[in-house]
Amino acid sequence: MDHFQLRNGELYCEDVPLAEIAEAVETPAYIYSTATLVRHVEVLQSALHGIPNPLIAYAVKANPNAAVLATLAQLGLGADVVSGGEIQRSLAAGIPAEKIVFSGVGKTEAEMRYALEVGVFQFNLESLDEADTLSSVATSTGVRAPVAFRVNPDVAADTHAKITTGVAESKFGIAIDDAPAAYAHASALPGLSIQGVAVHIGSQLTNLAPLEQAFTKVGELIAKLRSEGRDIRVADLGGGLGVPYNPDLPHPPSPEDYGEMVRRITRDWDVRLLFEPGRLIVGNAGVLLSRVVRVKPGAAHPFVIVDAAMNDLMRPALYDAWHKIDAVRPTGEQWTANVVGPVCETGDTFATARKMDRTSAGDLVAFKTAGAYAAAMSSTYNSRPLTPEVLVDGSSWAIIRPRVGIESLIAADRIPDWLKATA
Ligand SMILES: Cc1ncc(COP(=O)(O)O)c(C=O)c1O
Ligand SMILES: N[C@@H](CCCC[NH3+])C(=O)O
Repeated sequence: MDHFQLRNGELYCEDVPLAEIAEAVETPAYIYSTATLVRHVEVLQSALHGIPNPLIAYAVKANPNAAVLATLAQLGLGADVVSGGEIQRSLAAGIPAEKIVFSGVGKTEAEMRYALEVGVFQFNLESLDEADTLSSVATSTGVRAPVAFRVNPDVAADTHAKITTGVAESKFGIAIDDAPAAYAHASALPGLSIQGVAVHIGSQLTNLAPLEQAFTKVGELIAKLRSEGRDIRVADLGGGLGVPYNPDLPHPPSPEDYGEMVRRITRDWDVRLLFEPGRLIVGNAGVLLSRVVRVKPGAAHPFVIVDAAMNDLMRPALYDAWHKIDAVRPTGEQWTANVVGPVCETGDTFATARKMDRTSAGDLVAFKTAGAYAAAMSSTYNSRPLTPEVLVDGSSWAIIRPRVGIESLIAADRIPDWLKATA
């Protein structure tokens, strides 16, 4: 069930007309649906039925908004984090430390110390150097760090190169063939307590085969590690399941199919399974609402210039990502247009030669499937304010992050005294 639907000729989020929010908050603005968040969690939980005590650690990077995190915390989700900041946000939103998994290739000593202090569930180590450093930080704090190694299974994930993480040449994890030696090394370190193994091969995966291949390799590794005396109790299968951005393309595999594959592959593993979904939970729970500033003639197609830009939603510029763009009050007339933002780069293009609802200056449009890696990746490029975020729940809505004006950014900058003197 899509909670962004046309009713009486205009687009609603749950029971709230998007135009009502645009009037009050102004555009651009991100709008999230609570009902969609809840539904996605329930769909995933039910797809994982039969798996004993799974830990679903939501990948905070996809959408770290405090209200989104609090909603997911109330549904019992944990967090997959990649920085001290994400640990702080998760705890503040009510996600207990024992449901937090700390991933990432560049954890600093300060971040390790903080994560040990709060008592996270697991550190996913990505190198021997990191294992050594974590061991000494833990020893100096008088604790043992619960760890897994993230292994790189060298599997092509069949997604955009910039979000593929499990091929041999990527920076992530340790080569799966080197894993037994890495575990032997870690087991001799006084500050570590080995508990698991982790894998994550990429994001927006639209095919289960590479995941199945990777999990099969992990299963073989678990058996080998156990035969060498390692205590493997947890297997972290990462995230990565894709969502449908373009309704005209084949849909990515359903959570049900994913769950079935996971049950089949992990049947004899005898571990606690951990999952790190990001996009699957939040992707379709959000839209970016924007207003057409003007329409300008173009050589091949008109340019629809909207008040959102690549700084607000950078996925099209960065990954050539496709987001559906719908008029909030469609007239029924379609045309082919280019949709661009006001930023001074040709890359500030959301769609080229797109067949879409015809719009004119002042009309509202919604960029669909903008709940994941959207507000999270926004910036103030071109001195544009940070876009506000709004959460809808039934017929109520609230601003969950206000527009961050450029004034506060100017105030945060400092002109050094020596420069002032010469000014
Ligand atoms: C280690 C790790 N876990 C989980 C995720 C979440 O991925 P997704 O949003 O595709 O589910 C990512 C991002 O690709 C990641 O790097
Ligand atoms: N930012 C990427 C996904 C990154 C996944 C992070 N591990 C996207 O929008 O598709």
